[in-house]
Amino acid sequence: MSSAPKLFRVIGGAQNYDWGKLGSTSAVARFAKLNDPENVSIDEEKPYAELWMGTHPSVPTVSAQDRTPLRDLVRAAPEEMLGQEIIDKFGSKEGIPFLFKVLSIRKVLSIQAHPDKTLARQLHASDPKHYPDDNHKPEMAIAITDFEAFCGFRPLAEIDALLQKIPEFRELVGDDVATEFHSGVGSADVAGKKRLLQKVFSRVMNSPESKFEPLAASLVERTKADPQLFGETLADLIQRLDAQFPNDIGLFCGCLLLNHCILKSGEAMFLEAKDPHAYISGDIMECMAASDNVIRAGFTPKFKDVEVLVDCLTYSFNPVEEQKLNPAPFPRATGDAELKLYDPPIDEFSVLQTTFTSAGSEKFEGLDGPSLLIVTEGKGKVKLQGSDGALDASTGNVFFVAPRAAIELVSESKDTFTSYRAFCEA
Ligand SMILES: NNC(=O)[C@@H](O)[C@H](O)[C@H](O)COP(=O)(O)O
Ligand SMILES: [Zn+2]
Repeated sequence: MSSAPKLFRVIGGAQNYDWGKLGSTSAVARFAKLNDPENVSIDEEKPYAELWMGTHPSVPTVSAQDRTPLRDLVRAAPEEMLGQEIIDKFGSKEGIPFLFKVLSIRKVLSIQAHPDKTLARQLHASDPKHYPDDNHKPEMAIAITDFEAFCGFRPLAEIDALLQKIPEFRELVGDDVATEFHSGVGSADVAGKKRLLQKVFSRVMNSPESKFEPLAASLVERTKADPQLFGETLADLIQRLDAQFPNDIGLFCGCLLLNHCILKSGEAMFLEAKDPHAYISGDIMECMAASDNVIRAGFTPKFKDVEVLVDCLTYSFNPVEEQKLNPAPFPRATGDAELKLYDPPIDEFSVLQTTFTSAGSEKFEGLDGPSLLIVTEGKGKVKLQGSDGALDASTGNVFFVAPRAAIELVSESKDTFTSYRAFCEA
């Protein structure tokens, strides 16, 4: 006899990091208010950066009915809430393997990477204050609005060209390393090229403020005096981020070393553990393995762990286009909606976008694991197939769906009704 409900509304928790959009300009604030109107009031001066949905203890998601933490509901009925296959595969009887978020970004996030499982265990054991769990944190971003980010190292020929033509960059890296990098860029030895890239990155990241701050100021002036040297987009990006973090090391390790990736709404990118990145602007859905381990090194007032970051990165280098993740069809549903499955090459999560452009319905087969669904646009209903009780499903509403629960989404919008559903299957 199942004690746990198979479909119910939940309330996520917000993180007010400084880089979030302010007040109701933030999708995080709007969704949080719409989903919990009696308890959420929006402070228009306050940044609302992230809306967390999951069972990570740092920000509990609770049931809308009586505000019981979702983690407690899972712990009380793990097989109904997770499914035995998920319990066997991930080894937990209280945690959903993924963490699902909405991010609404006003200022650039930190230049960061996330550890793999081995490094996460070491960091959590040695520094639990800065590394709150022992899990890896591969992640995927799906653009809700147009979105820009730094994502992975630029192709080496691009970095070499910038080293050759931008004096401040060459001075920060040093003639010796810049020359060695230039002579090695064309080699077929990938491991050797990664070592050269690490040398360049290490010189940048280990330079003292007394050295990089004046060089950063001179770099910004050069983008104004000679924008063609950088190209319009890069010159503008450096000036824009300098206005947010004046003379920051991120102007070198982000703007000059990392790919500047622009995603149109609906496009996505996947970040392996130990890939350097930083989100710059826009609203996104983000899904990740259930972790909050962030190794930071630039564009942030938070704790920076430069030595760990320089030491742990994979130093892979790919063109921007290779960083994007293309959606696939989702065959396990029938109805009137457009379905896009974002399915990265890791076990913890996939995300399904369901979009109606008018009234209609979509029936989904049950999934072999837990899922969390959020409505980001429009108005509709969600119900268990074959049941009478339909729940309001409008912008901001979030739902937990138990394994094998076959649901139906009904659009009541005469135009767009969009939802994102993060799920994990064994
Ligand atoms: N790439 N995105 C993420 O990893 C998010 O899930 C993290 O929560 C944010 O990066 C945290 O950024 P700050 O540490 O505040 O700079
Ligand atoms: Zn990240």
